[in-house]
Parts: sequence; C-alpha cells; structure tokens
Amino acid sequence: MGLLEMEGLTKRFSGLTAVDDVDLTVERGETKAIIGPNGAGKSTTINLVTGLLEPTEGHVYYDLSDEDAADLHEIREVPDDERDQQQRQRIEQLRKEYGITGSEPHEVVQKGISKSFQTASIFPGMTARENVQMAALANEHGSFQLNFLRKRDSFTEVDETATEMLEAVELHGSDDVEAGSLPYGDKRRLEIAIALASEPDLLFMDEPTAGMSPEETQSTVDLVERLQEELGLTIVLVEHDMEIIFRIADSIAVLNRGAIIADGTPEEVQDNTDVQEAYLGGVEL
Ligand SMILES: Nc1ncnc2c1ncn2[C@@H]1O[C@H](COP(=O)(O)OP(=O)(O)OP(=O)(O)O)[C@@H](O)[C@H]1O
Repeated sequence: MGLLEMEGLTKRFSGLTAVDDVDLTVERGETKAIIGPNGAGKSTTINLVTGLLEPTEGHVYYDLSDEDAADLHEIREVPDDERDQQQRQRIEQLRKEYGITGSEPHEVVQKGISKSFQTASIFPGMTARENVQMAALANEHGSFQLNFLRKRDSFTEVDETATEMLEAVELHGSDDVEAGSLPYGDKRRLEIAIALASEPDLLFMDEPTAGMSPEETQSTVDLVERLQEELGLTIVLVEHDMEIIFRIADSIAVLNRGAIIADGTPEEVQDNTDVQEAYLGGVEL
C-alpha cells in the first residue's frame, strides 16, 4: 500500500492550473517515475509534497497503515460533494493523523521525505564529508529538539551517518576532497548523499542523470538501484531519459497539462495511446 498518497492535489498560479486534481499513490519500496512534456506540472507536484509550495486544493498523506490507505482509496473514488457524513468524518480523521499538506519543508524532511535536486545544495569550499556532516547535523538538531531528554553523543552519530551515506554513494575515497573540485558526476553523487543524510524513507530525485556522461549515467542508474535495495528507499524520480526510466522504474505516472493521464507499469504506460499522443505527438515510445 501507499507510503505517499495525493488526493485531489491542485495548484493554480493566477489563471493557470499547473497541477489539476491529481490522485497519486507511491507504493512503499518502489521506484516511481513521473514523466510528461515540459510544463506538465512535474516539478510543481513535487514542490507541493516537499512543502516548497502550498496546494490550492487537495491533500497529501504520508506513511498510512494498509487499512487506512485502503479506506482513503475507497473514499477518494467518491467526489467531494457526494461523500456521506461517515466518509467525511473518516477523511478528516485520516487528514489529522497522516496529513502533511502545507507543511514547512523542514517538517517534511523530519517526517522522512528528502529530495536531491539539480540546484546545488553543495558548499564548494567544504570537503565532501563536511557537506554531508552539515546536512546530518541539521537533521540531528531537529530531532534533538524533539527528543531533548534523550542523551546522545551527537557528533559521533552525525559522523557515522556521514560515513554511511558517503559509502552508499561510493564517495568515501574522496571524503576529504573539497566539494568544489570534485568531477561533475561526483558532485551529483554528493548531492544524493546530502539528501540521504536526513535518513529518509522517501527520496525525490529531479533528473538525476542530467548532464552526465554515459559512464556517469550508468553508475548513477546502478546507484539508484542499490539505494532502493540496500537502504530500502522509496524513490520518486522526474526524468526525461526514457531509456533510464524503463530500466529503473517499477511504475510510471504520466502528467499532461497538470493532470494524470496514465499510471501503471512501464509496459502499460508504453502501450497507452493517450500517452503516445500527448507525450510524443503520436511517436511510439
Ligand atoms: N511559481 C510559478 N508561477 C507561475 N507559474 C508557474 C510557477 N511555477 C510553475 N509555473 C507554471 O506551471 C506549469 C507547470 O510547471 P512545472 O515546472 O511544474 O512543469 P514541469 O513538468 O516540471 O516542466 P519541465 O519538464 O519543463 O521542468 C508551467 O506552465 C509553468 O510555467
């Protein structure tokens, strides 16, 4: 069942509906790709989940139990104004318990959702290790505030997390190198390690292979697969490269003009004529 659920998610920018009534489920442990033409609403959808934007309408739920997710799915099928009293009460209860709609970005990170975006989060003058330590420390600080009675050796934990994440992205050999002088592919890996420093369950990746050489692309694809297997991560990625998507995605959601026009396995999406029409103007995927 879904780790992340969107219900009727909508974002309007003055006259333009960038995200239009999106119902979407991200299953626990899967790698889900969100694809669609330029301007389809992919980034906006992610920004609505990660707290950078507030939805105009709709809700986001995180980490539901199977039973509660099943209830949500059932109620989600019924239009808002046709829901009976019991369904309304139930959905209010689910929103209270699992809703992350309109949360601040740092609150979303604390819940276990992180993102690795192209826009660099790296401090170039600091070493790779210091960069990951900083990110881990920010997370530790948040949890320290929440658990202020718990005694812990903060720095050791932060350093252990940094080591683990640098190893996960295979940068442990370069941990003392200044981040600014790392090769491009390694910088992108470091960004992933920084996103992992908050020890998320769900990781958003925005075009993780953009601008990479074929070798760097291959090793990033391997890395994404390994992260999913070894850290048990759920991954949502926005990616334009179809070859990569079909290699690593368990499921694909297709957005067009803000609306979901297909959501299924790569094979299902590939055979969908609406997708072929909307996405590539009739050219076969
Ligand atoms: N802050 C904003 N204010 C006004 N319009 C916006 C804003 N952000 C996005 N839009 C518009 O919303 C629509 C969806 O944009 P979005 O960036 O989500 O698309 P996308 O699918 O991520 O596109 P791309 O593949 O080009 O990155 C576009 O028409 C865009 O111009």
